[in-house]
Amino acid sequence: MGDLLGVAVLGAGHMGADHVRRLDQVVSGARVAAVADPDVERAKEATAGLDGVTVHTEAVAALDAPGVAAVLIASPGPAHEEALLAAFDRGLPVLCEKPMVPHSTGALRVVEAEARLGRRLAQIGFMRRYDTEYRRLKALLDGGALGRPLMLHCTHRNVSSPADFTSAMLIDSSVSHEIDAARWLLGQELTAVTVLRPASSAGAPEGLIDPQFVLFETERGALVDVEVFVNCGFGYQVRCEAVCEAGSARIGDEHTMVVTSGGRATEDVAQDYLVRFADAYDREVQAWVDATRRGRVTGPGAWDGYAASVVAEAGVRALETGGRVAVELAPRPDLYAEVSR
Ligand SMILES: NC(=O)c1ccc[n+]([C@@H]2O[C@H](COP(=O)([O-])OP(=O)(O)OC[C@H]3O[C@@H](n4cnc5c(N)ncnc54)[C@H](O)[C@@H]3O)[C@@H](O)[C@H]2O)c1
Ligand SMILES: O[C@H]1[C@H](O)[C@@H](O)[C@H](O)[C@@H](O)[C@H]1O
Repeated sequence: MGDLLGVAVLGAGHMGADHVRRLDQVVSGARVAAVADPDVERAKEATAGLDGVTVHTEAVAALDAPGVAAVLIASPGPAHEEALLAAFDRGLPVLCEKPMVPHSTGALRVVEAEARLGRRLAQIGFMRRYDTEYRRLKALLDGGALGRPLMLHCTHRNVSSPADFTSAMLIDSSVSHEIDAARWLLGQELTAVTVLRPASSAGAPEGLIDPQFVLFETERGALVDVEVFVNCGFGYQVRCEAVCEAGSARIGDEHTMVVTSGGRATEDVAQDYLVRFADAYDREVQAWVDATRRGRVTGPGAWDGYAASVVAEAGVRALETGGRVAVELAPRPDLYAEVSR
């Protein structure tokens, strides 16, 4: 056990429990050293059968537990800032689920704290950067064969949303993935947001504005549109089509077995992110463990988490006001001069 990276997992809900399983059974070079959740039963359930793990109700106690050398934050977004700052205080490398911090002022405090340390410690859980299809699209766009990208058309559908999901969370939780993916795929910052509201679905909980149509402008004149629909009822569907000057490329069409019988062709549609992005999560956490063991931080970082929070906040204001809202980023600290694109 000694040379394995001991990880404290904060939050043992859907994602946290899945990351505990991944660290224990899928990823090499790491072990779960501690798990914290105020709901202690969840922490116990997630760690059942694991050796050498301590269970805590306080996140900070898990950071100080024996054998902890790194932290995976999978608590709800509003708890992330405190956990990130506590990890920084202890010099612990962190993989933090998205959104890094849902509010831009808190996200900036995280960036500033890391900049004061003078070295990167945080990777943010934008796992689409590790998805095979997204990586192929990125390589194609970077290779230049299709020419300059003009537009991204994105679809983000969930079967249903958690009970506490708000209209703002369609943007700052769900669309945060498209915000990061667009910045990464295009290598450009997003500069303005407009949000349109189609009639809400009868399948959406009372009062939830669902679906929404979000339109981003970029610094070099591209447009990114996102249909986000988190109670569609019929499948977990994430698609992206890049339209460029010399061609287009589309990812995210269903790619499972197609069965043709009785004059009909049918295929299964993933029902949630744990299925659609299973490989991406595995590669993301393995890359984090490998880099951490080499004393490095790779992948999307705190600046990317901050930029996503600022853009999402502008999006929420656009949703509330019905207008076009400009994105204003703080000056980028030198630590992030090399953009992780
Ligand atoms: N990358 C992805 O595709 C993806 C998918 C789902 C969720 N997420 C993110 O993962 C995070 C967790 O989401 P979830 O769906 O697992 O939520 P969840 O509600 O299923 O689980 C959250 C857990 O955190 C616990 N918790 C609450 N406050 C805590 C604290 N201060 N410290 C430690 N634990 C605390 C809760 O008791 C709960 O068990 C969120 O940031 C969410 O946006 C990411
Ligand atoms: O927290 C989840 C997660 O980020 C999923 O990847 C996304 O599809 C959902 O919309 C969101 O609620």
